[in-house]
Amino acid sequence: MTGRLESPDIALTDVSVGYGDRVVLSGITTVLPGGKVSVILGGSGCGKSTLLRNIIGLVPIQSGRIVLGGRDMEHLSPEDRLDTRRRMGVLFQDGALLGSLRLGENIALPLREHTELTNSLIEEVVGMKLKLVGLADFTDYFPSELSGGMRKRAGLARAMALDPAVLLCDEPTSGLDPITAADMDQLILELRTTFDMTIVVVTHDLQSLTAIADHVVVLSEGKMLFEGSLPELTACDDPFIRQFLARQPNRESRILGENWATMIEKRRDLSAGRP
Ligand SMILES: Nc1ncnc2c1ncn2[C@@H]1O[C@H](COP(=O)(O)OP(=O)(O)OP(=O)(O)O)[C@@H](O)[C@H]1O
Repeated sequence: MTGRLESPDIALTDVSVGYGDRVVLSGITTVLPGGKVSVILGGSGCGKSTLLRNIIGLVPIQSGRIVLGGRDMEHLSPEDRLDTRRRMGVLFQDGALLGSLRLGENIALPLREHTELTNSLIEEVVGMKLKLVGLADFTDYFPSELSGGMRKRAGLARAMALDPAVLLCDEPTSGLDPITAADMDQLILELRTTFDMTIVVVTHDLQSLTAIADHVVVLSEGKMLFEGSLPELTACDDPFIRQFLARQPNRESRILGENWATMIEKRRDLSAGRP
């Protein structure tokens, strides 16, 4: 077995990812630090989920190297590949729960597939994982009987089933109301703090970014535009990053007849009761 997987760094060196001949991202070189939350940020369709799928190993990278805790993902023995895969928990955008199974059975699936635990132990672990995400009372519910936020938390419980060293989350707060989204952010931070996991979150939720990011990677136009800390991101003067963080549209409206930034400033004043 090569490389330890305790809070592993994920090192990407000159990585290109895409589909068939089509390159979606190229020249990605960064280290997603172990035991920290890295946020991958970028506009819709820039390749965030694609990069995540490549880090997980669901799709092979086109070129470059991904090294996780000292293990080169392209050159693993079948045994190490399976072991590495087991140590990565993934929260997919929609929670990816099986609709025909109750929540408890959904969480039990990876345990049945990858461990030799007895049924009673599996039940115990499932109970612990559901408690971790605040769903202890919902073991017998079907996914369709849960709200979107609950389904995301259930997806997180399933991602945590095998006590992963790495947790990868694809847009964990998308479609959630602000309070439920904050709950999810808090849960991610609690998991990092409690289990010292390496966490990678793909998002374009700016509030979530501020709440959880230790390390930020910004993707744009097929490249990595930025990597660094949150204060470094905030201080960055790249025009795309400034526009992204300020949430400004691409064009000025001729119909509204007012500059976007001025209009937003006025609306802020209005909502704050300023004349
Ligand atoms: N399975 C696939 N086969 C071929 N092309 C794909 C596939 N999945 C995604 N793409 C393409 O790859 C590009 C990047 O998509 P991706 O889903 O990674 O972007 P994203 O940044 O996660 O977008 P969003 O924020 O909207 O979810 C898009 O042009 C998309 O059409």
